[in-house]
Amino acid sequence: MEYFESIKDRLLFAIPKKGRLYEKCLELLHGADIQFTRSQRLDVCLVRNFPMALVFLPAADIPRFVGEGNIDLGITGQDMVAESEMGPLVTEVLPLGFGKCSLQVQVPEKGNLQTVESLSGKRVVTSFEVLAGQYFKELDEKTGAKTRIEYVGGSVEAACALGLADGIVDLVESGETMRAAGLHAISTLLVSEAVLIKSTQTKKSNHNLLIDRLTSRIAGVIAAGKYVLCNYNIERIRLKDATAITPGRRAATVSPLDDEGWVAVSSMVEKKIVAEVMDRLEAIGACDILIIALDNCRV
Ligand SMILES: Nc1ncnc2c1ncn2[C@@H]1O[C@H](COP(=O)(O)OP(=O)(O)OP(=O)(O)O)[C@@H](O)[C@H]1O
Ligand SMILES: O=P(O)(O)OC[C@H]1O[C@H](OP(=O)(O)OP(=O)(O)O)[C@H](O)[C@@H]1O
Repeated sequence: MEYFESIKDRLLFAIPKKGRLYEKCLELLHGADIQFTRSQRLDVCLVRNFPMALVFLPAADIPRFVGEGNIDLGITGQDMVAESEMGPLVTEVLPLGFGKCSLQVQVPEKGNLQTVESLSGKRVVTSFEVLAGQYFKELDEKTGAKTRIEYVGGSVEAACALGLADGIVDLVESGETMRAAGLHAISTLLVSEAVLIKSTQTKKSNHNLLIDRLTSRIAGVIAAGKYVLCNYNIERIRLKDATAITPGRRAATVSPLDDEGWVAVSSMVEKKIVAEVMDRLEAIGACDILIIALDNCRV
C-alpha cells in the first residue's frame, strides 16, 4: 500500500527493462541527471531528484501502457509503436538517434523464392505478426494466395534452416545475424529508431510541465552528443571564408584578439564532420584550432 502511495502523484516514465535499448536509455537518464537506484526485485523505482518514477517494462509493452495513459512517457522503438497499433494514442516526442534498424523480409540466399511475390502463399515466421500480417495481406490481395504468418518470440533467423518457414520478417542492423543464418533481405517494411513517446490520453494532465522539462533535458543530452565546440584564431581578412566553414547553429561567436587584425571564433560543429572542418580551417590559415566536447547543452 505504501508503495502504491509513493508513486501515485509522480510522473511515470517507462524504459525497456533489458535488451538493445536498455544501456542507451540509462546513459540518457544519467546525462539528464535523473538519479535513481534500480532494485533487483522491483520493476518500478523512485527518482531521487525529480518527481518521477521509472518503470522497467518489455520494449514491446511500452506503447500499450503509454497509449492507454497508464504511463506518461516512454522510450521504445518506432517498430514497437507500429506493431502495437497504438499509433493514434501515442505522440512521438523526440527521435533519439539510437536503436536504428530496419524490419525486413528475408529468405535463404540459395533458395528458390527470391521475390516477395513468390513468398506470398508460403510460410513466414516473425515476432512482428501485425506488421508482417498487414504487409502480406496487401501482397496476397494482388497474388490471390494466402500467406501463413507464424509468431516466434526470438531467434527468428533460425526458422528457415529449421524448416519452420520459407521466409522471415525480422530486424536488421549490421546484417550480421541475417548473413550468419544464410539469409538476405528482399524487402523493407519499415525503418526504425528509438523514440521518446507520450500519451495522448494522459490521465494526469498536470504532468505536462514535467514532461516538457524532461524532454528538454533529453534533447539537450542528444544534441551534446552530436555537436562539439570548435574554437580557433584567424586573421580578420579571412573571417568571411572561415565562418562559411563554421557557420554555427545561429551564427558563430566572433571576439577580437589583443592582436590587431586577428579574431577568435567559436562555433558549434557536427561531430561527424569535425575532422573535415579542421582540415578546411587549417587550409585557409586558421590556427590554434581547439575542439571541445560538450557534456550537455540546450540549443
Ligand atoms: N540489432 C539491432 N540494432 C539496433 N536496434 C535494434 C536491434 N534489434 C532491435 N533493435 C531495437 O531495439 C528494440 C528492442 O529490441 P530487443 O531485441 O532488445 O527487444 P526484446 O526482444 O524485447 O529484448 P530481448 O530480446 O532481450 O527480450 C527493437 O524493437 C528495435 O527497435
Ligand atoms: O543486423 P544485426 O546487427 O545482426 O542485428 C539484428 C539482430 O538483432 C536483433 O536481435 P537481438 O540480438 O536483439 O536478439 P533477439 O533475437 O533475442 O531479439 C534482431 O532480432 C536480429 O536478430
